[in-house]
Amino acid sequence: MSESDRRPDGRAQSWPTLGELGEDAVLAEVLAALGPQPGDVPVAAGDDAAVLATPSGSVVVTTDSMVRGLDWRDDWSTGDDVGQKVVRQNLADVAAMGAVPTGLVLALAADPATPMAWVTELARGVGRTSRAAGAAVIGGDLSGAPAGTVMVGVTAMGDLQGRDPVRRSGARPGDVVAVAGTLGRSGGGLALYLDGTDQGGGEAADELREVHRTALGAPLAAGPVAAKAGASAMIDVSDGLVQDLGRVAAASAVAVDLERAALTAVAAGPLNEVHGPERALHHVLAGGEEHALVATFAPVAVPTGWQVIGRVLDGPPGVTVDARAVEAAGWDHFRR
Ligand SMILES: Nc1ncnc2c1ncn2[C@@H]1O[C@H](COP(=O)(O)OP(=O)(O)OP(=O)(O)O)[C@@H](O)[C@H]1O
Ligand SMILES: Cc1ncc(C[n+]2csc(CCOP(=O)(O)O)c2C)c(N)n1
Ligand SMILES: [Mg+2]
Repeated sequence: MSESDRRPDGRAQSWPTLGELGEDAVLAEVLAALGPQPGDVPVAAGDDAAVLATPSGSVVVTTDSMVRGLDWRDDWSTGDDVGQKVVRQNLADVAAMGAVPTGLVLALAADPATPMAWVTELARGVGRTSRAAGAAVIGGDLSGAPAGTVMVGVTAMGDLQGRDPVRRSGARPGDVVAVAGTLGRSGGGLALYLDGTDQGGGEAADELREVHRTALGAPLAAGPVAAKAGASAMIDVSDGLVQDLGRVAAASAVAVDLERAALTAVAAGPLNEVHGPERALHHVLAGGEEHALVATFAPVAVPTGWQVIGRVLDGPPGVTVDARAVEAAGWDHFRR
């Protein structure tokens, strides 16, 4: 990079911007960066709306958006990181119903001063991550936004392959609670960023920060596996294990008791290494954005790849650890 490519503050030059290119050129660049799309798509991006096949006759639909400054920071995350994360957080909701992802649409509202390079990276992250999951990006929307604002919204679709959906309301006393994927790593990574530990701390810290930036490791294939095994209820962990399991408990009118020893085993590895056992357990219980899957099963039906962490009991809806109340407030977008 030559000196003329640098701004006075020393950061890489950020042109051309979306405003300099104009909407049609931005769209052409986004479509190129998304890359080839998998799956059965009768009408792909480019017309007024897309047409997506519905292999088993019903469509699972979910939407989730990310806002700059609240869901990511440009000094922590690249456009590619945001693209990966917004896809995984949407496909985790599809997986949490027991469905396989089929397609998604991508909405971007951005300040015209946003560098095209950031949006190209975003589209690359979206295209690569959804392609790896077998979902086609079939369309989207481009919009301007006030100075400083960037919002990325995804709506994802999935197919149940003829199975019943796995609801939050199906947990029954006598079931066990099991998790697929890791817990607490995203929260542990966010804690490092918030402490100003943006770099360093070795491989374990790098791993936590990467999980936070990208939701790498969201166990998308485990959703259909759980559904096939007869899971009675399922949710993805977006706001925190205790908070999200509380939603299952409320919807199912049951109590959930988690085993501290099992949660300690879940906290093993980089999370424990970086934060120590006590903070690690806190991140397992309260950390959001991991997009692990948590499901309830008859004790004999827990499939491979799922770790038992507790049980479902008859009782007032709520979540306890070793039969004790826990202080593990998760994320709330509006209450701070
Ligand atoms: N603005 C809204 N209008 C209608 N329904 C909504 C709205 N916001 C959320 N919902 C519905 O409320 C339910 C819970 O949504 P919520 O976003 O808390 O959980 P989620 O879909 O699992 O997402 P995440 O995994 O990101 O937490 C979902 O069924 C969702 O579709
Ligand atoms: C800059 C910055 N500050 C804080 C956070 C933490 N955060 C944002 S949304 C969320 C919960 C899931 O949301 P949703 O339910 O919408 O998927 C969490 C834990 C972040 N990612 N970036
Ligand atoms: Mg969810």
